[in-house]
Amino acid sequence: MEGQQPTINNQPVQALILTGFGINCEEEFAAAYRLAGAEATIVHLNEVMHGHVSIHDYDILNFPGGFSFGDDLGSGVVLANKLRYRKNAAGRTLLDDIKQFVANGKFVMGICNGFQVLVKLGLLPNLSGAVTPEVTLTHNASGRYEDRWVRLKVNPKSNSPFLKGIDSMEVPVRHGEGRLIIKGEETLAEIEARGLNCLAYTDYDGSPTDVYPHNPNGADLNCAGLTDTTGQVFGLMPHPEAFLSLYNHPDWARRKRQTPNLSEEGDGLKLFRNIVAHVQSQRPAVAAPQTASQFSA
Ligand SMILES: NC(=O)CC[C@H](N)C(=O)O
Repeated sequence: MEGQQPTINNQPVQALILTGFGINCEEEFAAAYRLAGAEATIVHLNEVMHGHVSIHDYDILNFPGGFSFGDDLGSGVVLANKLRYRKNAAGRTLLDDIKQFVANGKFVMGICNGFQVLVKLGLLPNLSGAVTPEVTLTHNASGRYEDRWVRLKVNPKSNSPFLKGIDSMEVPVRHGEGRLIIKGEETLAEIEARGLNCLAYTDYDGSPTDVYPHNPNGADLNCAGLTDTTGQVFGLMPHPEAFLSLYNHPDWARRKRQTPNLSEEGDGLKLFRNIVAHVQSQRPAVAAPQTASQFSA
C-alpha cells in the first residue's frame, strides 16, 4: 500500500522438537531454542507420523539425543527406518515430508542420537541427493561409552548458517556409537573438498587430533559433525544444548575467578542463536502498521 514501509517480520521462529521411543534430550533442546528467542514445541513422533502435527508449520525440525529404541540394531537405525518406511494414511513417509521441508529452504538439526538418525537415514552427508546412507556411525574405538568434555574446531570451509562466526567450542559428549566411518576414497575426498566435515575434535591447542581422549571415538577426519551440501541439514555427536550457561561447565568457578567479566553464556548457545537469527533474517518483510499521521494526511 502506498506510503507503507516494509519492516522486519517479527513472527517468532518455530522449532519443532521430536520426542518419544527413548529420546531423552528434548527439554534441553527446547531450552536452547527458547534462550535463543525462538518458540520451541516438543511433540511425540507419533503425532507427526499420524498426521496430527505437520512439520511444515515449523522452521527448524530437530532430532534430540537419547536411546531411541534402546539402540537396538545400532543407534538410530530403527528410528531412521521408521521415518523411511512407515506410511501415513495419505501414503507418505515422514522422509517424504522431510525432503520437501528441506527443498522448501527449511532447516534440520540432529544431536547425538539425532545425528545418528540423520546419518543412518542418508540425510547426512547426502552427497548424491538420493538420501541413501553414504557414511556410518559405529562403536567408539575405545569400546566404551564416552562421557566427557571435548573441544571442537569449526571447518572454515563450512557454509552452514548454524556455524556462522564460530571458530571453536567446548561441549560435552555422551555416546557409545560416535565413531564416524567414511568408506571409499572418493566419498572422503568429496566430504573434505566441500567442507561437510564441519566440526573436528581438537587437542588443547586447537589442532584436530585422533588422539584419545581429545578425540573420544576415533572418527575418520576427526569428525564430530556433518552438514549436507546445502548446509541446511546439520548434525553432531556432542551436545551443544548441554552447554547453554557458563555454569554448566565443570570448570566455571576457576574460569570466572580468572576472568571476572567472562560471558555467562555457554558455547553451545551460539549455534541456536545463529540459526534463529538466520531464519529471522530470511523472513520476507511485512508492511509496517500505519501511523496516525498517515491516516490524517
Ligand atoms: N546421548 C546420546 O544421544 C547417545 C546416543 C546413543 N544412544 C549412543 O550411545 O551412541
